Amino acid sequence: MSEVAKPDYSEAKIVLAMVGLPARGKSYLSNKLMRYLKWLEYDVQVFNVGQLRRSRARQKAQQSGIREDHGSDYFSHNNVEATKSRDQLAEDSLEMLIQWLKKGGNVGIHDATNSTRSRRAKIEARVAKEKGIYVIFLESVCNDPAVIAANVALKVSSGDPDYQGQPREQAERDFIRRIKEYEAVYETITEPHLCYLRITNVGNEVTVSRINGYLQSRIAFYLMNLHLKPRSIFFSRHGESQFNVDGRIGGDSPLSARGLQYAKALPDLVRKNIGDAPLTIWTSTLQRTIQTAQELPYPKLTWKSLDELDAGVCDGMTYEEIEQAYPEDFANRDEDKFNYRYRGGESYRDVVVRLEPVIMELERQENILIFGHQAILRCLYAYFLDLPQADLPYIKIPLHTVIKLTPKAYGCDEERYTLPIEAVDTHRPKPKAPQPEMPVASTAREYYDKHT
Ligand SMILES: O=P(O)(O)OC[C@H]1O[C@@](CO)(OP(=O)(O)O)[C@@H](O)[C@@H]1O
Repeated sequence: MSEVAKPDYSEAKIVLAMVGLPARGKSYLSNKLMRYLKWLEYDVQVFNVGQLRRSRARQKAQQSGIREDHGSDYFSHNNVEATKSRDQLAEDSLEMLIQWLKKGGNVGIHDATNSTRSRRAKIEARVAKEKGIYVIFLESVCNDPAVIAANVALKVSSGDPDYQGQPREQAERDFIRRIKEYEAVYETITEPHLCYLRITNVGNEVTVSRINGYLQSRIAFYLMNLHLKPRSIFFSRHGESQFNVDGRIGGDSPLSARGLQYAKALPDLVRKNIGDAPLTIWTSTLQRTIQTAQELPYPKLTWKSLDELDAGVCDGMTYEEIEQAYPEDFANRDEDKFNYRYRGGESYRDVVVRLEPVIMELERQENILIFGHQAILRCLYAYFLDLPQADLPYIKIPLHTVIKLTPKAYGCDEERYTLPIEAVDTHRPKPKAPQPEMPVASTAREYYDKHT
């Protein structure tokens, strides 16, 4: 089988240290960046200091019955004991991150406020002791009161253990006091020698300083393409194609009669969903997606990168014909569908690589509707839903169904609209691994014990 080697990222060892006041979207950026890099197969982990603080407080309460109060006073820099404890937490979290990198990780995200020059100097000094590990700082500045208020509301209403069981108003007041405690000592990044990015009001302004290295630059470029404007992302496969009806893969066949019906029914569904809001439509260069979009009165863009996974020598064949002609390949594909590359064609891994620029442009868009293909939409869907690579080639993307994703602070809300127009099911589930032979009981006694 033409094995597709996983890229060798072993040299990439980065500490990405967040900087920012509470409620400035640090965790939002940390998780979004982690999702993007994991989709590109980097080994990424977020080390959130707040979570470490809460888990230690939980352990202490379970062991000693003492429940620490992490109200706003705990975050006051005049509270010497609490400051010492918080510094220790940050140090321990960074230590775990560095050990994780040394065991093979690529990007460890140190999700903390790191709000003073002295705290950042400690991080720098610690990382400097490790050969081949680099630190970049990502400061998130937000001066939009509406965004801050939304983040505060999210914090106190998201079931955060810091405020569990507290009346909402009381929790909000406390969290706002906590922010003020940090504002009292906050120092924005001005250290001339630091490698850092500063994002001001995500999507509006990015400052980049001393960012070099391949992965650091990719991280910077990704962050420069983000925005927070509310928008919907719609995915739909083309309408049923003639090849779908015949059970053939690839090709460039036209829509079937039912596929054309689907195309005709779309304007009504889209208008009901998007109203008069602007919408951009993207298709592949294959006629089944272009035909599906033809009734929709919106600006359209055709992407070669959105063309279906290239099945190489198997293009135009049915799965049965492939199994006949290339039995070994057919078995190999089922064994490792993400890495299997068709002879003269592509693997899902290849498709993820060619879709990266599409993802980058997608992040910049507002309302968008993509008419894609089964393999293509699986890859895009996996990015937004942070799905593991092994599941990706088996995600269900049925025909005649519009999938609506609405990005939220942590992930996406999803709705699916299946139109009542029949279509074939092109989904091939992962074949069940042959069940291991049940061990035969070696003695009558064993059999008796097992079956009574
Ligand atoms: O990876 P698998 O499950 O074979 O799915 C990809 C196949 O899905 C198909 C349909 O069988 O995509 P689509 O019709 O959406 O263009 C084929 O063209 C493509 O080869």
